[in-house]
Amino acid sequence: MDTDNIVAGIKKRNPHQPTFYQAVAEVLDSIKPVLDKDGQYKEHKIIERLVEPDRIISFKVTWQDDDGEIHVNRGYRVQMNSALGPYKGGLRYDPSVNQDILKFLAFEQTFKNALTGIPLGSGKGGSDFNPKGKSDDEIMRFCQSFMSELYRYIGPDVDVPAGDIGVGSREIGYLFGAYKKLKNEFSGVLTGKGVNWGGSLIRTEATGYGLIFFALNMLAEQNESLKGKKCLVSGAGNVAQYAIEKIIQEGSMPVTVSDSDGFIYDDESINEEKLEFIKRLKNEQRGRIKEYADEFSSGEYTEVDGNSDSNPLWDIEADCAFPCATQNEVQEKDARHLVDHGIQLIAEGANMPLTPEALEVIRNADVLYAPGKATNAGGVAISGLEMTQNKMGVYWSRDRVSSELQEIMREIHEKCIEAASEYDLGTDYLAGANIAGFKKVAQSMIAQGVV
Ligand SMILES: NC(=O)C1=CN([C@@H]2O[C@H](COP(=O)(O)OP(=O)(O)OC[C@H]3O[C@@H](n4cnc5c(N)ncnc54)[C@H](OP(=O)(O)O)[C@@H]3O)[C@@H](O)[C@H]2O)C=CC1
Ligand SMILES: O=C(O)CCC(=O)C(=O)O
Repeated sequence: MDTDNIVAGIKKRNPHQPTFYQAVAEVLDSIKPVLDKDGQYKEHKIIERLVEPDRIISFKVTWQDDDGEIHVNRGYRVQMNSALGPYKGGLRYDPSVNQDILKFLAFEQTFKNALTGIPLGSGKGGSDFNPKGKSDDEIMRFCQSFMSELYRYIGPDVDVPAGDIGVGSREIGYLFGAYKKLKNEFSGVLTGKGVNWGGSLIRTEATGYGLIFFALNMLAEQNESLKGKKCLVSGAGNVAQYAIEKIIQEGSMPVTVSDSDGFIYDDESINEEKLEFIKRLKNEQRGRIKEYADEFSSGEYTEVDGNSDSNPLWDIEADCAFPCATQNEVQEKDARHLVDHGIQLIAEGANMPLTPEALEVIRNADVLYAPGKATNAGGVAISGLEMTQNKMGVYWSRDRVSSELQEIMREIHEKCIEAASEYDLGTDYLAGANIAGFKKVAQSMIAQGVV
């Protein structure tokens, strides 16, 4: 199958969406052997159908700040694919949000959700609203206005949003309250809810913990463990915090943490006490990561220029790297630094954190690498279990959800290995994840006819 022609067609039809093309090109490259071997996917126009969202909802969000000034933002929901279940995926609040970013994220979510083994379709949404520096009241008013439009298009059997960058438990609370009031309905319409009002235990921890469970499986495959290894982590939000927590629990050394202004290098390692400080700083005080260096003399702060072609965080010698901030945060130069320093494993907490050039450097080197759609799937998987608990009207114990998460991550790891080995690709986790996810969704689409 001529994938170059397909990408050219996508570009023509969707101008100015480079991040979306990047995500599509990466998947098409991986699944080429599947498309070449089995003509049914071409016959059923599966690629053309997969890259076209079922629908994109775009709406005005008007809100008032604490001084009474009126602001207008744009809200979106990309309902990508419903072959496997209701649309499912997070909401992002960040000034960079646009259709390009949300389509890339929703496209990735299609394959990720398929890998979880839970009946979940794919979607993503959000707004170009900047939550930084806003008061709780401003966040609440924004969330209420956002939901006053979104509520028409979502529902527990239709589309179940959750959090992502800039949308955490506070925002999910305000969004849920607004939906409940508008619909007069208490339902599992969102996940990541508080554990007293329909939330699942372990959902907060799930993405970061799941990432490290996946990495443990990768290392076990090589008869290795994480114990004593020096680990680079980027980000200081939900995914980074719980990746760091699990790394500490595994007896390993997380030595970095970052935000969009810069990073901390703590060569004595981040420990439980320091992590509690990070959680308070980021989740309650909503401060900047440089404050870590004022609190702990072992932490050295480096400011980072977001427009530079490299980030010195990735120029620190370590055994493992877990990028947990955002897309394209690891560039070609960074990848070369990691390889030159002998990095052994890179597992993605963020969605698509490597640029295509960085990915090529890593794939040509002797590095164990796995993509976010496999490694960060623990979050949406536990969201799926939150939906199940809501349907059943029950709460499962911490132990139960925790062991389900470990088992789901083990199974995703196995699916990647099995799919890669079916096409003689060894332990190519990128190919394995894309192939396994693709086949499941594509076969379901074929079974459901031309819809
Ligand atoms: N939450 C979840 O369950 C899941 C999240 N993910 C992915 O993980 C990543 C992190 O999400 P999450 O932890 O939830 O988000 P949070 O908003 O909790 O944290 C994001 C972190 O990344 C930093 N960051 C954001 N944008 C940039 C940037 N342009 N450059 C450098 N740093 C940046 C933020 O710093 P600052 O505060 O300065 O902006 C913050 O430290 C995203 O890619 C998300 O899509 C994937 C699966 C599930
Ligand atoms: O929990 C969810 O529904 C979504 C999580 C998410 O946004 C992601 O996996 O990228």
